[in-house]
Amino acid sequence: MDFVRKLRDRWQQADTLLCVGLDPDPARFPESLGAAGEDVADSLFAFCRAIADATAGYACAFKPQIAYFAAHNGGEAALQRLIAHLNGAHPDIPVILDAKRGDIGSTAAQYAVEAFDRFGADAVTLNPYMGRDSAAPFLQRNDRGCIFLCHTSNPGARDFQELRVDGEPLYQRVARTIAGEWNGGGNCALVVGATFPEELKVIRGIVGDMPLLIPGVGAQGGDVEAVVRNGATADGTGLMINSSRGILYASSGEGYAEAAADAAKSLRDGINRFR
Ligand SMILES: O=c1ccn([C@@H]2O[C@H](COP(=O)(O)O)[C@@H](O)[C@H]2O)c(=O)[nH]1
Repeated sequence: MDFVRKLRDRWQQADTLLCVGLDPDPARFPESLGAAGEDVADSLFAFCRAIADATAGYACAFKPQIAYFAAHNGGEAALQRLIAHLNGAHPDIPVILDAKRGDIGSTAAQYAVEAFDRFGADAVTLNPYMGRDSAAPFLQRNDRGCIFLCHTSNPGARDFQELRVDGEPLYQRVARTIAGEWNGGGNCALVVGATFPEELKVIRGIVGDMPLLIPGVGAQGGDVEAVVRNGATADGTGLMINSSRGILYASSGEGYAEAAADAAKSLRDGINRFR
């Protein structure tokens, strides 16, 4: 099933807009998993599997961030193993590979194979800065999602993304171009930081019911109520509200998976309160 269909089904069936971010940092693992060393790849897999299995009931998507795997020897194999587990154990929950790819077309074609065929992700995050030809190898995979950076969550988002281009801020031009010209396959989505709720409102007005991936609640300080009020579609969906550290490290003790489940449930309920 294609990414957007799978996501819409999950929103409806599980009644959740929460995306569980999988950013495993061995320095923050409980002692039983080992902090680092020879078995780090096994620890990455075991930690993320436990978190994902515990939080699945509250998740509309999982989002492993590739940097947290690729930083370690054997980490990419652990990521491949993790996504295979997610696809097998939780087939109704889309997996977003957060890799922020973008390059000339021939290289982008390899990145598309990496994300969709090697790793088996349903969707991948992409940087649109290099333009349409850099996105084409991803866009033509109609069954997979292309989630483009639009207005990111970090303070430096303002440096370029709010510069005016022909009278409108660049992030609005990005939203308008992707919604109007790149989304012929119906497989596009955008990244919009929870830390910029007013900009989120403007973007929602431009893109209609396009799915939006919203990082930045919890550790980065984004406000859940403002996100839901400004970003949800008329039917109360349209958002994948990501939390990574706030769920992964809810506890550093042996009960970390149960603590993660409690944190996920609490955030899912907090989101639903405003829908
Ligand atoms: O604008 C962006 C785009 C991506 N991210 C990623 O989301 C998570 C956020 O983690 P938290 O621990 O919930 O803050 C992380 O993987 C980032 O790389 C983002 O934060 N902002």
